[in-house]
Amino acid sequence: MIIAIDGPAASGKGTLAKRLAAHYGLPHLDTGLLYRAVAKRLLDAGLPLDARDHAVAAATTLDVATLDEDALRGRPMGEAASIVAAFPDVRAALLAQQRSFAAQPAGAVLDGRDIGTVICPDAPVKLFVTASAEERARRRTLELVGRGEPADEAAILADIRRRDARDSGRATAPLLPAPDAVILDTTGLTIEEAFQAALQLVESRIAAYNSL
Ligand SMILES: Nc1ncnc2c1ncn2[C@@H]1O[C@H](COP(=O)(O)OP(=O)(O)O)[C@@H](O)[C@H]1O
Ligand SMILES: Nc1ccn([C@@H]2O[C@H](COP(=O)(O)OP(=O)(O)O)[C@@H](O)[C@H]2O)c(=O)n1
Repeated sequence: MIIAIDGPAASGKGTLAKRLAAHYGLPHLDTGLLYRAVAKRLLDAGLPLDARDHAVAAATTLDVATLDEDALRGRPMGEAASIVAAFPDVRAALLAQQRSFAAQPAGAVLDGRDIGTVICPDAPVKLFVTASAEERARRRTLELVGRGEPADEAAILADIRRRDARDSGRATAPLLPAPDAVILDTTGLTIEEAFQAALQLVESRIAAYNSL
C-alpha cells in the first residue's frame, strides 16, 4: 500500500507520515530531505542556489539511503531547498529514486509536495495536510526552539508565506492537492487528534479500494 502525503511547510505532514508508517509497518521517505540535500551540496561547495547544472548534477548523484537528516533540518535549508526544487531538471533527476522507494513490496509512505500528483499518481491513499500559516509558524517556532536554534515567529511566518508562494507558483509540480486527495486541516488539532483523523481517512480509503 502506498500512502502519499503532501502539504505546505510545517503542516504536520512529516509527523503524520512517520506515525502512519509505524502503524502500518511501512518504510517512510521524507522527500523534502532530497531537495534540502541538493541545496546543501551547492552551499557547501560555495555555489549559488541558481547554479542549475550543478544542482542537477547533485540531484543525479544523491543517495536516498545516506541522507543526514540532522544536518538538513534547519530553517535556512528549507528556504534553499525550495529554490533548487523549482528547477524541472532537478525534479526529474530525483524522480526515479522516489518511485523506486515507493515500489517496495509492502508499499511505503512518502511525504512532500508532489507525491499524490507526480511521484505516485496511482497511490490508493492520498492525504493533503494543511493548517493556517499562523499555526504553522507557531509550530515551526516551537520546533526550532526545541532544537536550540534561533526562532523569531514573525520572521518564520514570513518565510512560510514566501515558501508557500514559491512552491504553489512554480510551473513544474506545484504544491497542490491531487484531485483524489483527502484534505486534512490540522489547525485546531493536536498531534494525536490529527493522527486519529488521518488514520480514519486512510482506513476508509483502504476499505473503498478493497471493495473495487
Ligand atoms: N497537529 C499538530 N499540533 C501541534 N503541533 C504539531 C502538529 N503536527 C505537527 N506538529 C509539530 O509541528 C512541527 C512541524 O511538523 P512536521 O510534521 O515536521 O511538519 P512538515 O513535515 O509538514 O513540515 C513539529 O515540531 C511537529 O511536532
Ligand atoms: N516532494 C517535494 C518535497 C519538498 N519540496 C521542496 O523542498 C522544500 C523543503 O521541503 P520540506 O518538506 O523538507 O520542508 P518542510 O515542509 O518540512 O518545511 C519545499 O519548500 C519544496 O520547495 C518539493 O518541491 N517537493
